[in-house]
Amino acid sequence: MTRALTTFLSLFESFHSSGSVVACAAPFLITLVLVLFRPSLTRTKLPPGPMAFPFVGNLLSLPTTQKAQGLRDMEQSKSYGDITYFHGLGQSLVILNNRHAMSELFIRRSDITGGRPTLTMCGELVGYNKAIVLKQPGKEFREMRKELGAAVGKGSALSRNKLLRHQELGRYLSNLLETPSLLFEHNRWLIGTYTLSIAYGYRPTKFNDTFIIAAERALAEFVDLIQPGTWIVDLFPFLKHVVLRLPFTRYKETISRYQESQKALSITPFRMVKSQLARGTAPESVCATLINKFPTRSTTEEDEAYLAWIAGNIYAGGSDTTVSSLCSFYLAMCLSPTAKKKAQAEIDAFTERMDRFPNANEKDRCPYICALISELYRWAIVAPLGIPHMFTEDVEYNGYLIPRNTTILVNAWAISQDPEIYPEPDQFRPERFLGNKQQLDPREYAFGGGRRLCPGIDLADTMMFLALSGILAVFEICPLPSCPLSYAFRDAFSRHPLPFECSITVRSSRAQDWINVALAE
Ligand code: HEM
Repeated sequence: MTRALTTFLSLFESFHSSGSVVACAAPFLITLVLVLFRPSLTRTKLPPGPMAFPFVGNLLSLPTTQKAQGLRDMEQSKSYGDITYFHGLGQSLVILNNRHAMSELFIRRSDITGGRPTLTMCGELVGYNKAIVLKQPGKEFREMRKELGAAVGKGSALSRNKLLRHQELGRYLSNLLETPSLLFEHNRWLIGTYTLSIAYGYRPTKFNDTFIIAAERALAEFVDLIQPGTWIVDLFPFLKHVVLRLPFTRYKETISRYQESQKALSITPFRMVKSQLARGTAPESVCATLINKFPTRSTTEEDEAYLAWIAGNIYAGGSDTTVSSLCSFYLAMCLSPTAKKKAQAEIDAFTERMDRFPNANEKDRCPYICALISELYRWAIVAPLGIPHMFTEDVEYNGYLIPRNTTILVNAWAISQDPEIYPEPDQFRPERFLGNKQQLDPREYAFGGGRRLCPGIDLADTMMFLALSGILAVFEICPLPSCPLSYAFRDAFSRHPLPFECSITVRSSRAQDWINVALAE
C-alpha cells in the first residue's frame, strides 16, 4: 500500500506539471484515490520516535552504547509508549520498550519476527551467515536448531556429568587460589573448557591455549563486524562488487583475514574431531555425535560448514555470555553478603551430607543457588538489547504500521529494571524467585525470545550451577577495603562488569579437601 501511495503521489506530481487537462481531472483523481486508499492511509501511521531530519531521519538520536540506550529508551517509553521507531538512510528500527510490547510482537507474532537483519559484510562476505545466529528462517535454520537443541537442550542425550567434570572445576578453584588477581582469566578458562568439552571433547589446560586464542580473536572480530554503521556494504549491499575491486580500501584483505578467523572457530575444530574419529580416538562430544549421525554430510566444504556451525555455536554463543554472568557473580557476592551467606549455608549442607560437589542433575537439591543464578541473569543482564530480529512482513500494532524488514530490538534491560515487575530492582535479591509469589523469570526476556530464543539456556544454567556450587563451598568472597566496588559494566555487544579486585580466601580446612576430591575425579 505504501508503494501504491508513493506511485500515486509521483503520478500526481507529473500530472500537475502538465497543465490544464490535469487541472480538470485532478479533483476526480484525488477523490478516487482517497476513496480507494482511505483505509490504508490510516494504516500507514508509523510508530512514534524522536524528531527526524532529511536523509538521516532520526538515526542520530540512537544512543551509541547499549546501557545508555537502555536508560534512554526507558525515558522514551514514557513519551512514545510501548515502542520507539527510528529510521533513516533507507533503514528502519523499532525498539520494544516493555514486557507487554515484547510479548505481543516478539512472542505472539514469532511467525514474522524470526528474521535477522541482513549483514552483508559479516554474513555474506566473511561467511558468518552459516552460523545459526545469522541464518534466516527456513528449512536449514530449523534443522540446525533442532540438532543443537537435541545436543544441549533439556534432556539431551549427552552425559553432562561425564563432559562437565569436577576435575576442571577443581583445577579452576586451585588456580584461582594461587592467582586470585587473574579472576577474569580463570573464569574465561573454566567456561571455555566447559563449552569446548561439550562441543569437541577438547579440554584446554592453559589460558593461552591456541584454540581459545583463535576463537577469542574470531569473536572479537565478529563484534567488530556487526557494529552498525561500520561497513558501507551493510547500508548499500550493491556496493559489495565495487569495494572488492577498489584499490586502497583494503576490504579484500580484511575480508580474507576475517574469513580465516571464522574458519578457525568452526571448521578447524570440526576437522580435528573428524580425524580423531577416523583414528578411533574421538572422545564423546556434540561434534562427534553429529559426524556419526550424518556420515554423508561432511564430504563437501558446504556440508562441513553446516555440521561445523552446529557445534561451533556452543563456544561462540555460550562462552562470552556465561563468562559475563560468572564475573557478575563475584561482584554480587561482594555487594550482597546476606545472599552469599544463605547460598553458602545451602551448599555446606549438601557437601557435608554427600562429601562432594553437586552434579549437573542435582540442581533441585540447591534451590537457593538456582534462585541466585536467576537473579544474576536479571541484575546483571548480559545482552541488554538482545540480538536484533527483523520483521519478515508488515505488521500492525496499536494502530501503527511497522513496515516489513524493520529491525527489532527488545529493551530487555528496561524489563529487568521495571519496578512494577521487580520492586527495588537495583537490589540483588534471589528471594524474588523462591516461594509462592515468584517474580517474572528473567529467562523470559534475558535470552531473547520467539523462534530465536537462546538454545543454550539449559547449558548456561548447568555451567553456572556447577561453577557457583564449587566456588561457594570453597571460597570466602569479600570486597577489599582498598578497592571500592561499583555496579559498573563495560558496554558492548554483551555486557561485562568492569574489572574489579576482591578478596578470595579458603573458607575452612575442609575446603582444600573438596578441591582435592574434585581434582581426583
Ligand atoms: C548466560 C548465558 C547466555 C545468555 C545471557 C545468552 C543470551 C542470548 C540471547 C539474548 C540470544 C538472542 C536470542 C534472540 O535473538 O532472540 C541468544 C542467542 C543464541 N545463543 Fe545464547 N545466551 C547464553 C548462553 C548460551 C549458551 C551456553 C549457548 C550454547 C549453545 C548459546 C547459544 C546461542 C545461540 C546459538 C544463539 C542464536 C539463536 C538463533 O539465532 O536462533 N547461548 N543467546
